[in-house]
Amino acid sequence: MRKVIKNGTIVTADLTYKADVLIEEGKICAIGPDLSGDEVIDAAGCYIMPGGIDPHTHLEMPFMGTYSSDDFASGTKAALAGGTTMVVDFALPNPGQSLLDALKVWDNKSAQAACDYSFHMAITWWDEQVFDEMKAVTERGINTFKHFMAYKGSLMVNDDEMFSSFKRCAELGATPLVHAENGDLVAEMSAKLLAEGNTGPEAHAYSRPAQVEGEATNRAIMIADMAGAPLYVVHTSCEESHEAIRRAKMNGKRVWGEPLIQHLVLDESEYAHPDWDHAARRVMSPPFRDKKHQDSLWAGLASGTLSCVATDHCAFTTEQKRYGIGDFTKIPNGTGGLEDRLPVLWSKGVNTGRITMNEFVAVTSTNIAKVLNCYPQKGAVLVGADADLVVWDPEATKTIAADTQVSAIDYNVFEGIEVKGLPKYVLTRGFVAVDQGRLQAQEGHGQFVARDPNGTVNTALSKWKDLTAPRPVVRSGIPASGV
Ligand SMILES: NC(=O)NCCC(=O)O
Ligand SMILES: [Zn+2]
Ligand SMILES: [Zn+2]
Repeated sequence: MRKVIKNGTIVTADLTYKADVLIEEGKICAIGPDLSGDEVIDAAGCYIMPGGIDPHTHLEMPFMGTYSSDDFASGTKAALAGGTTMVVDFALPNPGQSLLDALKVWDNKSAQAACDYSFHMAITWWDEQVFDEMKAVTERGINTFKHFMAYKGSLMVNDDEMFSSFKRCAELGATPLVHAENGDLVAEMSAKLLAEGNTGPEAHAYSRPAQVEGEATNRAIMIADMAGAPLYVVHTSCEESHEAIRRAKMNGKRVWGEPLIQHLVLDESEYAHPDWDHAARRVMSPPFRDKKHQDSLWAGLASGTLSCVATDHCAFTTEQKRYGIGDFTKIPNGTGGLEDRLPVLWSKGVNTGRITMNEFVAVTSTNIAKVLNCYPQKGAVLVGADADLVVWDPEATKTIAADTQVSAIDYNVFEGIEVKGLPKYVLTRGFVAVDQGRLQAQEGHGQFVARDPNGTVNTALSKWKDLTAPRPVVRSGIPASGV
């Protein structure tokens, strides 16, 4: 059966034009005027855009003595409700655990997914087994490896481990990702704050100032450059980190930065709230910053020095957050946003003139599809692409409220924000998961998206690094290898 989306305006990362979209067997099979099909989706007054891709989620993540509360079923339904049609989650091996065993665990969890998904593999420890298994991981369609420079004593890796892993990424044509915060300094500052009686959620923010993020971002960039690998910096939250990324880009380094919708819109005043629960629900790493940092992130999106907007969706209930009463270091780190990323970014970005509609598509979908090497299967409105599409009604409004959300948790950090611009229809490989604003997602519909290594940027960078690698100077009469 062929579906046709009619009467709408297609908005891509670089074009805006009127055309119909014909869909067959989950793929876009024609784009043009006056197309007909067996089922018509009316997009009059709406924009037809590639579905959102959220490159940073933690669904059912084991973390800080508990598990994040949205699993692949509730999390991907929340994603679809907000116009996101693909999520990329992090497979997390325990220290000493085989990467391939961790992958099996994530394969099992993701069987419930309602939209397509992929994985990044986290490097949480290092030895020869990890080195070897990274190749097998890339053969399974995972070309991105995540490194936590924070969370000392659990997920954190040191510089020498990072350098080894980044070099391996370069060999395999894979891309390293970093959570860039100086974990040693955070641990020391946390202990000092606690000893001085700073036990509340606000101390979480005091323990992780912008300097720890800026320092770690710059360090990771330099290590990646020496290893010959590109670098993707997750949850870039401040000017210090953005500055390091911007400078690196201007110097020709292949680096991408990813602000979160939370950091763009919510600020540090949340941690001063008199209600402990309110403040603790907003504890995440890096913490929310001030308006100056927010302006920097918005400017990065408009100028292209920052590339993708994600959520880092890692949702803990109020009850889970209360593990940290009396000790802020025990508050599970993480916030939600999967359902709200697109409507909030549209409302605070496109409706205000901070970004264009085309930039909106670029930073929510197309750019990351290119970074992850799954473009144009994903992130595109092109013939042959997956029919992961959003029919976006720019006039539709709602007030964000936990009471009406799909996510499994009992609050929403965007509570009370009025959004204008919402998905009217959301298609995941041609299946209509949101119909006139009503969610009818199907658990288990989601499929794993395999992503090959050696994307164009990886290939270009290796070529350049090879060309500019140190070589012996040939001198007449002097043998290269001694006598
Ligand atoms: N961001 C956060 O606070 N929690 C999720 C884990 C991570 O990405 O650091
Ligand atoms: Zn992180
Ligand atoms: Zn994360």
